[in-house]
Amino acid sequence: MSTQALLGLFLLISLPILAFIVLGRRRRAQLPPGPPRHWILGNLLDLIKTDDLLASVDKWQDSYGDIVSLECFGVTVIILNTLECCIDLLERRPSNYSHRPKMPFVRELVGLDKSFGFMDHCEESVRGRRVANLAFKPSALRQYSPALQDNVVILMQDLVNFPQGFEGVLERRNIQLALSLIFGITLDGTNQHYITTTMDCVYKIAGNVLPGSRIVDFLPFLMYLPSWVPFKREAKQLNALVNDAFGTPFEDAKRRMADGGPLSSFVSLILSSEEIQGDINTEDFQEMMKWASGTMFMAAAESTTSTIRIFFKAMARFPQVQARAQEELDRVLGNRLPTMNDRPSLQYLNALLQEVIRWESIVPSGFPRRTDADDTYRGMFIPKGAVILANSRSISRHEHGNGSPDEFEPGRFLKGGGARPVMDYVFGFGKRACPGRFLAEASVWITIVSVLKCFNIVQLEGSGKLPTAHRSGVIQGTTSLECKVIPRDEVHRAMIQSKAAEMEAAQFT
Ligand code: HEM
Repeated sequence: MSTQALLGLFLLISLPILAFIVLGRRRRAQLPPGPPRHWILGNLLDLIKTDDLLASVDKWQDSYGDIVSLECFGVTVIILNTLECCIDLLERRPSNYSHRPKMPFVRELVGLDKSFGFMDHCEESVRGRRVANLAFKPSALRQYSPALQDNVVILMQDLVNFPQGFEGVLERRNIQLALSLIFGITLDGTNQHYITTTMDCVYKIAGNVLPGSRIVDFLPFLMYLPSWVPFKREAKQLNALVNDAFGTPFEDAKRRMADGGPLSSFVSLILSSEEIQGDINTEDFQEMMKWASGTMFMAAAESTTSTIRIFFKAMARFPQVQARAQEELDRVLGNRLPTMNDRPSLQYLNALLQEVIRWESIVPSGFPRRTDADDTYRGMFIPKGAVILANSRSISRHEHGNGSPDEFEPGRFLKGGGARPVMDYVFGFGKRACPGRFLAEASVWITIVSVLKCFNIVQLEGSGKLPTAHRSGVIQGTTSLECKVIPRDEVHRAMIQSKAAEMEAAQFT
């Protein structure tokens, strides 16, 4: 081979490699700053420490600022730490920032790409959101008020009767509420399995959504490994659980409707809605409804329970806040239980709800998004396919923390302030913002005002000195509450009993 041919061959091979290295370096130099990357693993080791992720995210924000980037096997993860960045990108550039990450583990192997919460922004996900909004927009919520109020009376009756097991009581009542609002199903001796299946499913899904939870999310070709590989076996089991947890209650709801059951649930409302034209009985529509109702149910069951648990924890630690809230309740309500109509008259309680939502965010890093095309923002490069996390925890600490973010202080919301209300960012942004927001607000509100009216929440002796255990994953929460719940006095205990008796009598008239 001549020298010229050899030189030609050398250039042919080396130029693309050189271009790849140079462009890769330049691209990396233009990415938002972030922690140092290992030359092969990138930030894999940072990302898989999901238990410490919150602490790490705080450190990265201090060191690198409003936007932080990490990389792993060619996938870029961008963390947006301020409200301004989230609004600029997630709301003002919706066509590029409204997709969900590819997440091959949960979307393809487990099969959650049938759930509109996991789909990209497309006709099918918009269809799911449309039915959800139809049933849970603010003007539709009034119809659920009686169910929300009745549910909290039974919760309080259970708290009086089973004070020791109050954490289990909370979980059970919230699942019951979600089951009845979404499917019109009441828990009885025959269907207790809904409780275990639902929570098992929610926790397993939540633990597999953040980047770093599964290597296959960075290296999608691993999906094609044989079925005996452990993560594929796990995905198969989770797929069976998901099909059961999303599908069974929908079939149950339809059976109950056919038998003349109550017609006030999400499923019955949509299946009998005049606004949904024509195709209700098609297989395609039924399949869409099965997944849409399952999605709303799963999201509702865990999120409200976690939020109410935060409320209990805060009340036990901050008895002065509890006393002030009870003073307002007694002054405004006298000797009666609250109803949804009392919302406008209970200013301090409304502030307390906002503080519960701000103090400990249950979705601290948002639900991940994905970019659809290369983009630039503040001179930095955001590549196509980047996974985007909205650091809602940091935003609520900085926007409304007023220098004391760890204090539970509802009074901060009586003064106003913050670029936008806390409720307008904790539930996400733009086209993918939470469709259950108004239901969540109403349900948590009636629970906290009713419980505070009738009970004292008291910290167990010797507790509260150590940081409480946390569940990691996309939905986070305190795993042990270390408090007890005691009726305030005989008058309040009697109020609960007489309301419960009234409800029972109404069932038979
Ligand atoms: C305090 C309780 C709740 C909080 C803090 C919360 C928060 C969130 C957040 C941050 C997102 C991601 C939004 C985004 O990508 O920008 C979300 C999505 C979602 N939430 Fe909630 N949520 C709560 C309760 C609920 C309830 C009660 C339901 C159902 C009744 C629900 C249903 C959903 C669904 C279906 C999505 C996915 C929406 C989509 O992908 O288009 N959530 N929620």
